[in-house]
Amino acid sequence: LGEKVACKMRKNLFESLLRQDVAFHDQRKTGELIDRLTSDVQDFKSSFKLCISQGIRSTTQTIGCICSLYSTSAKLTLALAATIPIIVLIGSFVGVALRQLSKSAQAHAAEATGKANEVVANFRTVRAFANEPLEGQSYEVLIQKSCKINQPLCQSRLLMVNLIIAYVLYQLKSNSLFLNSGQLMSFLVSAQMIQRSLASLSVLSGSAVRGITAGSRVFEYIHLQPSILPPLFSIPITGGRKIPYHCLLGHLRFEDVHFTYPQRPDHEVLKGVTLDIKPCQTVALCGLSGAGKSTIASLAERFYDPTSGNITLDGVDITQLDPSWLRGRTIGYINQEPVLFSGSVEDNIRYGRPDATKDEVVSAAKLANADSFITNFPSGYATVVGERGLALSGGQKQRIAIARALLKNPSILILDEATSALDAESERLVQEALDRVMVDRTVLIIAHRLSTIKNADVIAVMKHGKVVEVGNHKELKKKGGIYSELIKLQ
Ligand SMILES: Nc1ncnc2c1ncn2[C@@H]1O[C@H](COP(=O)(O)OP(=O)(O)OP(=O)(O)O)[C@@H](O)[C@H]1O
Repeated sequence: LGEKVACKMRKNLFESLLRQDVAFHDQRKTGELIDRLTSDVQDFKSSFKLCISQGIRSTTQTIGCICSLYSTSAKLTLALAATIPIIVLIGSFVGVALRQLSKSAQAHAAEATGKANEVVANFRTVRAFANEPLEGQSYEVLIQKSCKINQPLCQSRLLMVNLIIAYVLYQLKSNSLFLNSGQLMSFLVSAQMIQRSLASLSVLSGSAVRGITAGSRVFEYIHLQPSILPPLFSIPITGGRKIPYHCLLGHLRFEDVHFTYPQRPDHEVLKGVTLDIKPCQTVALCGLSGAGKSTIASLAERFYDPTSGNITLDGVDITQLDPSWLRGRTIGYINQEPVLFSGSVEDNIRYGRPDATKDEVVSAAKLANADSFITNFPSGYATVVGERGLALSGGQKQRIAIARALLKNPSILILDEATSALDAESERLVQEALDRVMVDRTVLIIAHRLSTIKNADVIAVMKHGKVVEVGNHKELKKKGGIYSELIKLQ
């Protein structure tokens, strides 16, 4: 039962995490979420199993021995029983305090796991800055905090056990005069049995406290509905209209869009952006760092909803559209640091459309300039990509990501600085692939390097959350505004 419960909890929690909004994941550390999925479920399971198995044994033993005590000496047993409510009362007060302590210890342990996760995941950066001692120290500070809280927790559990032993011994000692030696022996054995059972129950209560707190941390997220956030930020994963493929033009329009990230409510990132991206047009966004370019891409993908204003696709507000259709079928998103999953190259490309055939995977790879290097690997498409794609070069990863995005044949392509992290040769190969796939699609390019967007149909220049200049390369250059200044700078 314990295993089944844990399995179900893990499944439900994982599904709930996948259901949450992007804003929810922005606000929490990966390690903390993984901690709930692993050690909290494990704690809950262990204590659940222990409470059931040992709990049943100790309870039946206690009940049996109480009957035995009663048959030996009813008087003495009643005297013993009279003091029990006091113990229960004290126990429940102590229990509340223990639960609070345990909760705070677990929160600190989760924080430490979050830290460890961050450091291990970004090990190269830590090594590159020679910050191993620093990270070691800050991890130690966090685990010390949890250790300091856990110590009194264990001590108080021990104290409870000792109190119970003392109580039983005291009762026996003060009442022994009423019994003959045989009865006393029998009473002692039964009482000792009760004492042991009660002691194990009190140890069990510590474990139950841990289990309940761990369980409450898990259930907190299982029952968390995206709708508990302000309605503005809760975005369902599925459900809504779909535009039939043959009617879809790919006309994306932003109308007076204002946006503030939920976790930074005092900082308005977009301040009335209006942008028209006509079907099959290539529109480039450029501007200073932090102007809000990537935020526009996130809004088009509907990772967040605008605070005010509308985003429409072929005239339909995207809040009316099925988000999974929008992300899964209509928009292909390629960013600067594509994430690949562990598995084969083929699995990674097929991630774009799990029902694609091998031929479709290969043609997407060909279109993305990836087929030649993949077939050069000894295992070809079955080559296993290391965790986070570390076994591949930046340019190779990028081309696999392009193939993955192309597999769904998206009508709209968003390229968020797709070539900016590459060297000249890789950039040429990736750019060649992109030029090929941009044909007959609506494309939104976000670029730092202006040389990559010279040929765009429309260039929109952003500054402090607003579109301040719109035109093509020639027009903007002639205008002598921010764009021409940026060109001079580069
Ligand atoms: N997830 C987030 N939560 C809170 N604030 C964010 C988040 N992402 C971006 N921001 C803030 O929003 C603003 C715009 O960021 P954005 O990434 O859209 O700019 P950008 O123009 O794409 O910059 P860059 O060219 O450097 O990538 C910045 O001030 C940034 O700090």
